[in-house]
Amino acid sequence: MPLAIGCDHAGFPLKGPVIALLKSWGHTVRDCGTFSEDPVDFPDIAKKVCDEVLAGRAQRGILVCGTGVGACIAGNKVRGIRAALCHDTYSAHQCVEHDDVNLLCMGAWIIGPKVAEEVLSAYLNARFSTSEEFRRRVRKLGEMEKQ
Ligand SMILES: O=C[C@H](O)[C@H](O)[C@H](O)COP(=O)(O)O
Repeated sequence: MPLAIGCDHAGFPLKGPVIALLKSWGHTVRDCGTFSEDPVDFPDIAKKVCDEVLAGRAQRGILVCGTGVGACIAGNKVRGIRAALCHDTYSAHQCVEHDDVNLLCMGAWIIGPKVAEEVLSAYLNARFSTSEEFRRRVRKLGEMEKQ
C-alpha cells in the first residue's frame, strides 16, 4: 500500500523504526519529514502528509508527534481527512472498519516501536465496512465539512 508518514521533532525517534517496519511489510513510504529532532510545528508536517493522501499519492497517512493529540487535531482540520489517535489495536482496526480513517496518529512519548508495530498492523490490515450504516455516517462527516 502506498503510505505517507510524517512526524514532528517529538515523534522523530519513532518515525525511523516505523518506516523500516512498513518497508519490511512491502509498503511504499513517502517520508514527509521532519528529519531531525530540531523543533518544528506539527501542523506544518500534518499538512504535507494530508496533501499526499488527498492527492492520491498515498492511500493512507501516518503521523507521529509527542502524544499524537496535536497530529490528530491537525489532521481532522483538513477536508477529506479522517484522523484517529490510536495506541491500542482495537481502535486501530475499528476506526478503519467503521469510520474509514485515512490518517493514523500516534505519540512517541506514549508508545514505543513494538506497540506501534501491533497498532500499525491492525490499522493497515483493516478495510472499510461495506455496510450502508457506516457509509452513510462517513458521508455525513463529509457533509459536515462543507458547512
Ligand atoms: O500534541 C502535540 C505534540 O505532542 C507535540 O509533539 C508536542 O507538543 C511538542 O512539544 P515540545 O515542542 O515541547 O517538544
